[in-house]
Amino acid sequence: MSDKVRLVEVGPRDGLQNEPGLVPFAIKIALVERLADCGLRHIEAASFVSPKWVPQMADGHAVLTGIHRRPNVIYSALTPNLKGLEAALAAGVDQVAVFTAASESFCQHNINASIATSLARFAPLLALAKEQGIPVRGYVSTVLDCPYEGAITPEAAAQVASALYQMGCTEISLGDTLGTGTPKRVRALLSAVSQEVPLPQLAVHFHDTYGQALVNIYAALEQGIRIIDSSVAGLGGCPYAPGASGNVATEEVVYLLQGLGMLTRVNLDNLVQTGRWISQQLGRRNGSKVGLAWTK
Ligand SMILES: CC(C)(COP(=O)([O-])OP(=O)([O-])OC[C@H]1O[C@@H](n2cnc3c(N)ncnc32)[C@H](O)[C@@H]1OP(=O)([O-])[O-])[C@@H](O)C(=O)NCCC(=O)NCCSC(=O)C[C@@](C)(O)CC(=O)[O-]
Repeated sequence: MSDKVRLVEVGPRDGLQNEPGLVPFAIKIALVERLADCGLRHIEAASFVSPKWVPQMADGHAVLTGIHRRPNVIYSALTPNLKGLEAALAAGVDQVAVFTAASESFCQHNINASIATSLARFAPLLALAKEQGIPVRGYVSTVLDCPYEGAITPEAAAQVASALYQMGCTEISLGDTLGTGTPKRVRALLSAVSQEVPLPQLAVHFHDTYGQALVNIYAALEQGIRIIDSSVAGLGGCPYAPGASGNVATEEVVYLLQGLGMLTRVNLDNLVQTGRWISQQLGRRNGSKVGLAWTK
């Protein structure tokens, strides 16, 4: 099994979608460019969702078309339906992500649809993406706990992950949306899901609400996971998961992985400066412990 880990930087999307105010697109573009300068090779840069639902992401076209694109970076976006994919394609996206949930109630609150309806909406999207040669990532939210239903079984999460994989998603990201998970439950989840989706196609997406994200990532690494989602400065939260804090900070994940010899090419010093810069731009406390402690 490979020792190398692939990071998916979700700060410009998952991070900024939850800011109370509208972040100017020039700042979003600068953030994406700075993250690419740090050596990050997959950046989720935008979302093509309804602006009535998430006004913070209404400028996806301006962001994606404004970036000075690097050939070795994947710029991706969230697309809940065919309309979203068409808009993302018009903006020149490299990859898209569909998103559903392991819990019916969260799915309803997040995308106004049942899990089955969400999957049905993805079918024409996946067909068009295939025709256009665009890979589609599938997110499963609330794989451990739901804010409305409580604990979710590993089997329920595995069933939704399996459906997305069978439909043609090239990679499935498992979202601990509330950040309540602990390693024992993460192991049980991954054991169940990896029976349905091959491990190299699985990513983990931890929020750090209870301070468990890094230890959960370590447990996932031990189980063979090699794709990790993270967000610079720990930006984020989810508008439909009350109380959820940001994603695990990319600085923390890079520090851990470099310590383990599993990631080399990201410049941590640049990343720390980028995390400090965006925290200052947003007028919020830096959510990265590494970002606060770094003195080099
Ligand atoms: C899915 C919908 C659109 C259904 O929303 P709906 O209201 O049921 O949709 P609709 O089809 O009835 O359309 C309503 C209006 O939205 C428009 N519309 C419809 N689709 C689009 C589109 N793609 N782009 C722009 N506009 C769109 C559509 O044209 C129409 O406009 P109107 O006629 O009223 O003027 C809505 O619920 C939505 O946009 N939800 C997005 C919620 C969201 O972005 N949540 C955060 C991302 S998920 C997340 O953060 C979790 C994750 C991935 O990080 C993992 C984890 O941590 O768990």
